[in-house]
Amino acid sequence: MNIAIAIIKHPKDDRILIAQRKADVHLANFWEFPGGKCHPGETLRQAVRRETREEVGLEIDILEEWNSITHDYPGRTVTLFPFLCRALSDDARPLGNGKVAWVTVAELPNYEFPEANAPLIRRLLRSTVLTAAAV
Ligand SMILES: Nc1nc2c([nH]c(=O)n2[C@H]2C[C@H](O)[C@@H](COP(=O)(O)OP(=O)(O)OP(=O)(O)O)O2)c(=O)[nH]1
Ligand SMILES: [Mg+2]
Repeated sequence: MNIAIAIIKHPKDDRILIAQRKADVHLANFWEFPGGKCHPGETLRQAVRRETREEVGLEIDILEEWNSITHDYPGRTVTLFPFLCRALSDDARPLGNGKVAWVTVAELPNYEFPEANAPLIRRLLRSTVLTAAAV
């Protein structure tokens, strides 16, 4: 299943947005990047914009498309298509999830993410993109 996800930079500082999954869903209570299933007839970019609107109420600029990650969970295989984005405002609301939080990259290891996210978290921890003034 194809999942479009948004790594969303804060409009003014170097934090990114994470959201907590609800208690009654696949991978319940894990923290994640906002996103979800790409619908039939929709591009991944359309899906990431729609999911971001639906789940956290934000409009975004898409900055980069990162390599996809395919992961087998028991009973389900997902392919994550990550997009590095910038939010146009900072008023993220937890519309589809339990909570949202703006966090620094250094704080990410304090939150529990699904297994499939491990390469993304590593890339973010190595990355200078989130502290570079130009991005
Ligand atoms: N959004 C998101 N999903 C992730 C991440 N990491 C990860 O393994 N996943 C998995 C969890 C789910 O199996 C799948 C996302 O599907 P979902 O159930 O949230 O899809 P959706 O938002 O379209 O929700 P729904 O309409 O089916 O309720 O991808 C992540 O960082 N963000
Ligand atoms: Mg979702």
